[in-house]
Amino acid sequence: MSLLKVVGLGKSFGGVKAVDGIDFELQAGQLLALIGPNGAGKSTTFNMINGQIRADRGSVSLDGTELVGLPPRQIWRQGVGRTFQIAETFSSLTVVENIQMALLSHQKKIFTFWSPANKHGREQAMRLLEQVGMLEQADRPCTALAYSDIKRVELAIALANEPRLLLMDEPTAGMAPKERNDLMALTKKLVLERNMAVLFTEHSMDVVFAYADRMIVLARGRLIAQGQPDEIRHHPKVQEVYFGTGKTFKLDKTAERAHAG
Ligand SMILES: Nc1ncnc2c1ncn2[C@@H]1O[C@H](COP(=O)(O)OP(=O)(O)OP(=O)(O)O)[C@@H](O)[C@H]1O
Repeated sequence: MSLLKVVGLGKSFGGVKAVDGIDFELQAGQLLALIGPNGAGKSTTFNMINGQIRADRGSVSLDGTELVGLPPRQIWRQGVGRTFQIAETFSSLTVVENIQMALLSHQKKIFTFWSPANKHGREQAMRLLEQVGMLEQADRPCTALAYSDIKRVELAIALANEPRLLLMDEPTAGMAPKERNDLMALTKKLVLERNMAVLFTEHSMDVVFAYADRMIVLARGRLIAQGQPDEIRHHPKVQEVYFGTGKTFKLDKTAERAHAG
């Protein structure tokens, strides 16, 4: 059975059908890329899956549990995580303190009286940092980190909730090609190790073609194609929507090599 099953999902804003009855599934252990031009309905889809926006119609089920109608917090408790940028308020904390906060939240502990000196969950937090390659920077403030390292911390924060499904909005935006590949290779490794699933949006086609197991393509709220990257790359409807006729997707050789290696 698929981990995530989306059937007939739709949402309109006024007269605009932002998402117009889409169907797709995602298996555990896989990365599914959601692509489409601006305004295609990607954010609305994400927001319906994690409950920030209530769907007008259709169903989203996670391992058989219906999510439509549940409040975001409950959907999160069901194991649907999302990577968010580290909030300003937490950027002065150290790397490991940020993870400790996330673990407290997952364990439903109240952190009103939590202080940075608190040792709660430090060992568990360190294990998560090891998994994302940030152990050596555990005691640095987040403000002192390189951008690509912040992305790793954000990933560890999302993992603290032990998600079965992780939603990632443009995980590699603003990163150099090598860093992009490192982050996606890490994500892929974690997906396999934890048998979780990732649904991600991404503007970099290099990343998508190199790391997605499957892809779905939206245009004006409709799902116009789905399949493996090779099928999508040559799909006439997709090429037309993206580039008009006559152009094709080009694969960045660095990404291809990184993936192959
Ligand atoms: N809160 C809203 N109120 C009104 N219209 C909205 C709202 N949110 C989205 N829309 C409209 O729904 C459509 C889909 O928007 P959405 O943000 O989901 O697309 P997207 O694929 O994420 O775009 P982008 O790549 O630009 O972020 C667009 O036409 C958008 O203008």
